[in-house]
Amino acid sequence: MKTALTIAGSDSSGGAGIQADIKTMTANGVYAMSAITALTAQNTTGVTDIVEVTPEFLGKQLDSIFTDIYPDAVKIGMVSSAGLIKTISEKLKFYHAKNIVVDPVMVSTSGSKLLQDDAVETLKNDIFHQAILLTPNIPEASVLSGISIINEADMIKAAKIISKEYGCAVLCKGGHSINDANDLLYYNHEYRWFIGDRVDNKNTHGTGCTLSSAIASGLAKGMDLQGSIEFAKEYVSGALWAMLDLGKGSGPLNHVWNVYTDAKIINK
Ligand SMILES: Nc1ncnc2c1ncn2[C@@H]1O[C@H](COP(=O)(O)OP(=O)(O)OP(=O)(O)O)[C@@H](O)[C@H]1O
Ligand SMILES: Cc1ncc(COP(=O)(O)O)c(N)n1
Repeated sequence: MKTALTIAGSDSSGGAGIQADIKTMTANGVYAMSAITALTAQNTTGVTDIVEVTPEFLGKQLDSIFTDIYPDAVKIGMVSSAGLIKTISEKLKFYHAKNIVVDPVMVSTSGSKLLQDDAVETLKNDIFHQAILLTPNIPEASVLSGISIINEADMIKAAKIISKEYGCAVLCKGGHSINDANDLLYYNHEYRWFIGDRVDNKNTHGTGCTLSSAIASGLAKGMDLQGSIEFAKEYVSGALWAMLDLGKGSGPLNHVWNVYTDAKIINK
């Protein structure tokens, strides 16, 4: 069985973060492991508190994982402070981690800040150059590129700036667009659109976490980058089409839509 590791924050409501990642990897046949950066007290309406682990404890989790069950791919999600980012950077280098997908989580759908301002530079300098792929959403791509993004041409421009700066592929996700859900991949002076029909579903908590961990699952199974993105996009679309409706706010996706027949409530 292929293996994948998520380094991210815990979402007590189970829709995003570590929980979304483990569900996604498991539903796609990959053995999932986790190194938890922080606990969030969170539900579909918002985040009420965050408790970080210490960099030392995060380092011990990573040592335990890499010295025993080596991950075929690594997904990095919420890492809120510079000390934790530095620990991840050192450990990933030390263990020669491969297939690293970074979702530069900055703000939750519900509006809470999940990355401290002074940690953005550390994330850029210490992590991005180790990644095979960065998956910013439109607001994150705007912060990372320094340009405002209002149309598809801007998405290409921003992804190109980020890709050139950090020498890795960049997938600018279009979930924050209004009319469609088209994601833009830029790498090696080339770009490609991954076209997605917009699903009319208000429950989109954890779409970004789910997409990046599905991409990591694809890479772990030996798919190439573009094949992994195609597969991940189909998986997220299916999980939105399944129309799970839980909680009072923006609810979670149905991560097992592709596994259980009785979970396939597809309204397509
Ligand atoms: N309503 C939708 N219909 C279809 N696809 C969607 C929809 N919303 C988001 N997506 C897709 O989900 C993936 C995540 O995109 P999005 O831009 O929402 O990321 P994000 O903002 O990081 O997510 P998160 O809500 O977890 O923070 C992308 O592939 C995007 O195209
Ligand atoms: C622990 C954790 N990680 C990531 C997100 C982002 O997901 P979303 O933007 O859907 O709230 C989150 N809310 N919580």
